[in-house]
Amino acid sequence: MGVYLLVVLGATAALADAANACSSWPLCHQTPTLSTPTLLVAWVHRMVTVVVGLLAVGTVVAALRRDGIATRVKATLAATLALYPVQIAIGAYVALTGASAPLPMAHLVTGMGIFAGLTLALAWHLEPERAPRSATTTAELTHDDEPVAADESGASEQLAGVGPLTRAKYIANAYFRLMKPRLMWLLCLVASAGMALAAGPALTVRTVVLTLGGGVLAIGASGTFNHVLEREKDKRMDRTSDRPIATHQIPVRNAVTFGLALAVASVGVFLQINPLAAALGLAAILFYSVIYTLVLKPNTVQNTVIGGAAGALPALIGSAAVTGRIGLPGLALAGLIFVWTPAHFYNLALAYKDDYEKGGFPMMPVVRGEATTRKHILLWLSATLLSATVLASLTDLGWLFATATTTLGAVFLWTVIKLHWEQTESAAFRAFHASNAYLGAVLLAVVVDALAI
Ligand code: HEM
Ligand SMILES: CC(C)=CCC/C(C)=C/CC/C(C)=C/COP(=O)(O)OP(=O)(O)O
Repeated sequence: MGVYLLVVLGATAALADAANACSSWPLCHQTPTLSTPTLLVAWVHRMVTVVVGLLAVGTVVAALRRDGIATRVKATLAATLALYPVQIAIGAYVALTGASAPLPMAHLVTGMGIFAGLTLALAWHLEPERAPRSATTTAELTHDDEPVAADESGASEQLAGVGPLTRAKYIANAYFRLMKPRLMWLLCLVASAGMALAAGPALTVRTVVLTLGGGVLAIGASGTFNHVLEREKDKRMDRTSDRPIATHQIPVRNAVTFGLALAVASVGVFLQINPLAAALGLAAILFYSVIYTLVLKPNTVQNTVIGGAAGALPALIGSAAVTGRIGLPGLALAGLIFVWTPAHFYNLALAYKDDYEKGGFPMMPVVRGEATTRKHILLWLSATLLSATVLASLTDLGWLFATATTTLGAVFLWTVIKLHWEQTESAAFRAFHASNAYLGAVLLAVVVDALAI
């Protein structure tokens, strides 16, 4: 995380053109103060370089001297450490000569390479960790916090003898659950970040309302079709066996009509913005409902990686809603969500491994095992953190974004390392919630940074 902080500080320094503010080396020509923020960023970047460099040397020396460390881990650490003086030399050259591209880009890429090397070595080192370090309790399988549903008899039996108002509320709640409301806040935040990056302070209330309204309807349609298409498998899994269609609370025909109505309404709302937003919204509904739910999820272990495109689409919708085209910031944001998705979902796949096996889904832990899944979570997390710096570098995001991605990134990384040590369901749930906290904080920082700073 020290190296990651350096990469983020470096990206911030580059965006703030700190090289001009501190063109002497190794120290700056004047002492930085809070009233010289650019000079301060350059100065802090250099001080952190020294501290992190010492930590990196200590880490590699400890690894090379310790028994039981795999050769590939030692080799990767040594090669990564060898890059460190090269990185310092490039940085010094840029600072002293004010060199323009491609050297600053080489400096950013080398920094990312050092981070990637360290996290790869970490993933390989943690992978063989067989016995859990602490026998913490295996967690509860937290079901959806949704009301206990009716049994096979469906709504009619359950509602026998209750008043019309209670009946209406019960059925309305069942339809609401079809829309997968618990996912909406983060998916809407993705679309909001896409809009904010594209428009900045010029963002209009109309665009926000129409985009989020259309998005909520699209997610509702997707969730409804997902419930319809998975109703038989939902019955076989503990986590989903209480869902409205699996328990016959809502007839399939009614759910299909509901989903179609939501889909039509969604496209109608998006068309009030522009055709591209409507096309992307329809594509998202079709991709998630058909490609992911019907084709990918039941058939391939890569269902989550490829399916991640579903969640990335709201970023493109937000960008397209503002500019009428898909811009580079929107694509970079979509890329961030894409690589974040496996680091998000694989934790649940671990926690619900037996459940998914019962459902017959080829999820990563079922097909490749838990250790491989944990390794993939760490590697996708590393890719997520690097994607966040790519996004910052392409969109001149500032200190708020830098703070969010480094602090919540550190928390997320720590929960994933604890998951390797503990190997329990509660550790998996903790990492899952950390994934949502990380993305939520980073997206909120993007919105605030783009609109208000
Ligand atoms: C292929 C992609 C994805 C898969 C397979 C996946 C899987 C899941 C599953 C199985 C749940 C638990 C749902 C439940 O038990 O009710 C869940 C919850 C959630 N997902 Fe994902 N997800 C994916 C992508 C996304 C994306 C792109 C986002 C948002 C950007 C997202 C945000 C959430 C949120 C906010 C929750 C609810 C967390 C909570 O209950 O506190 N997911 N996800
Ligand atoms: C704008 C728009 C329509 C975007 C679509 C994006 C979208 C709905 C992403 C959610 C992805 C998700 C939660 C998949 C879980 O489905 P699952 O079937 O694996 O989860 P389950 O097992 O809980 O049903």
